[in-house]
Amino acid sequence: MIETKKTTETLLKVENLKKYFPIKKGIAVQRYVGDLKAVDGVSFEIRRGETLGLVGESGCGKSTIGRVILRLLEPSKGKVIFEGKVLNELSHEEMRQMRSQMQMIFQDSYASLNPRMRVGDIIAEPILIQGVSSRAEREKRVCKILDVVGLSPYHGARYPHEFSGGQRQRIGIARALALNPKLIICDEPVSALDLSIQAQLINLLEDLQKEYHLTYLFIAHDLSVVKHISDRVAVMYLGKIAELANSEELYKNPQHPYTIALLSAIPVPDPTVKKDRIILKGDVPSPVNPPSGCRFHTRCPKVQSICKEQDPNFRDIGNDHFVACHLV
Ligand SMILES: Nc1ncnc2c1ncn2[C@@H]1O[C@H](COP(=O)(O)OP(=O)(O)OP(=O)(O)O)[C@@H](O)[C@H]1O
Repeated sequence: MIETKKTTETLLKVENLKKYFPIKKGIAVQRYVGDLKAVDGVSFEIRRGETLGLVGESGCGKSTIGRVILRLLEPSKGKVIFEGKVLNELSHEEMRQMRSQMQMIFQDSYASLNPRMRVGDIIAEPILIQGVSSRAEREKRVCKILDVVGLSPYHGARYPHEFSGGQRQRIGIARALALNPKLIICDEPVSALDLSIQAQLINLLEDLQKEYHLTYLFIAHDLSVVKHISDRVAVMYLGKIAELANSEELYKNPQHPYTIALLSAIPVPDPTVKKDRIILKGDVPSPVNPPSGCRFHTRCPKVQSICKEQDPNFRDIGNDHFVACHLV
């Protein structure tokens, strides 16, 4: 097995990305009444060979970022740059070729696997689209990929409903791997699984990363899931990134009150260690009318008057650590 070199070279860059969904009302005639600001000015980079964890509560815009990166959705503003190419400027054909280098694994792999196709054909489909016309060659590649993800060649003849949740995720990973991608967007790939199966899949993703020089954007709800796998972690709140840092730095030295609250919710295995959980007041506000100033101010335990008025800059506080908070 070849060790992946985590480099400082940028593979993917997202610049001031915004994705607004127009809201329309009316039965006969639909009228535009405003925008749902799902992603509202997000910038980050993913370095070749690393795993960037993207964490935040449900609805904060994580999956939308993943879909905009793959151009399954067009951004309202901003750029996605992959290996120096601005994806939003590529033609349909150029984007089709580029897509083989960027794949996605979903939380609900069952919904993304065609129930009427055999697993071998599901994995062979992208290989065929890529232009491998020899059936024997495709079968050889399918067997190899099944083996790589911990399944057996005979699994190729079965249908998705014959597999457990964890095995279906392996099929989803196999299909993503079929095109030799450089970047895989893992959209909550383990959230629906038991803890022991989660650990197995995370270990598999790590092994595959080393073997195939993969780069991951790993999306998850909570910080405990991404802790083990991520080199760096970005914490999102209501369409924006609140904090981004190396994993170790973020877990040991969190700066944003939102990150601190999320970390306080992670249970500690040692019963002698007392940890006070910070319960955030209220619900996440609507992304249709986000709060003025810092979006987190309505729930922040440390709120000051400036927080209600000014949107904090996302700034570098040193040591590759970025925070959007007036109080840091
Ligand atoms: N196609 C769409 N049309 C309208 N609104 C959308 C669409 N897709 C997502 N949204 C809205 O955008 C916001 C962000 O959704 P998104 O799925 O990106 O969040 P998320 O952080 O991935 O949440 P979850 O963890 O629950 O998947 C939500 O308010 C969601 O309802």
